[in-house]
Amino acid sequence: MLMKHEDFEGMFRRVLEEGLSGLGWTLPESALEAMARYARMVREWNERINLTTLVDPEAMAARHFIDSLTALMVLREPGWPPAPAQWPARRLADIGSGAGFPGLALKLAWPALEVTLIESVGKKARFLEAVAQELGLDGVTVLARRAEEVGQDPAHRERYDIAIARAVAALPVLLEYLLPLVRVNGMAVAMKGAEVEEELAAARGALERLGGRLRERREVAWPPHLPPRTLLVFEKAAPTPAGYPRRPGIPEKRPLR
Ligand SMILES: C[S@@+](CC[C@H](N)C(=O)[O-])C[C@H]1O[C@@H](n2cnc3c(N)ncnc32)[C@H](O)[C@@H]1O
Repeated sequence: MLMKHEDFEGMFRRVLEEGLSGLGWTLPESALEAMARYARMVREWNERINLTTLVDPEAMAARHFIDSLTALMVLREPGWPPAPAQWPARRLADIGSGAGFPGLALKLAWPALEVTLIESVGKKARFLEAVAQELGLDGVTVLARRAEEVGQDPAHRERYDIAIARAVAALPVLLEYLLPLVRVNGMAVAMKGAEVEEELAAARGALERLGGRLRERREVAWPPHLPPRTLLVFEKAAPTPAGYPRRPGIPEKRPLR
């Protein structure tokens, strides 16, 4: 049984606002309202299609929205004001977007962001389109395709300032999805757990082959009741060779070493 709208919205808003103040981000009321409507849609659609295991309002606010918004810490460029609503346009690709995290949450906080959500499961992609339509969002493109195909499509290859992903694949595989989409000097962000040493060591060969370089690892310990996470930020130092990404399924089957 779903709880009443008022209860859901009240709890969701409380955790969302606490989480944002801890991060130091101020969002306009319209963005908070849009996030609550979006969270409600996740909960409703989740009755029919499998979007997420987290549907209670506190978990949704903390683990989906606040966690997604922690990426703003590494996306903010020098000289930009503290309010993401005032940041200039950038092009961002979110790979394996699922129910839209982090891509759609970032879009709601940073309206000038142009977002491409890449999600190979058709039903999830239809959900993402429905959210963009319901909230009247401009600058959101949904691709129901595999990252490996999109990375070889000239309309998308090396066209993004930022490529980002959360909970999609091990780092060597993920870098083969992310880096081909990023322009030279752009950045790839992998949202990972606390233990990244082994993954980073395993990804050394992939980074070299794909033209990437580790720029920053930012530990995230907010909200305090969640396990710590790490934002791994890579810069694209050189163009990615034409053969990458390899055919769908190959990066996962034979990760670069
Ligand atoms: C565990 S979910 C994570 C969803 C979301 N990023 C989040 O953190 O809540 C992984 C998603 O990535 C998608 N996915 C996995 N590999 C993909 C690929 N190669 N291309 C596009 N989507 C992919 C899956 O369909 C799934 O929806």
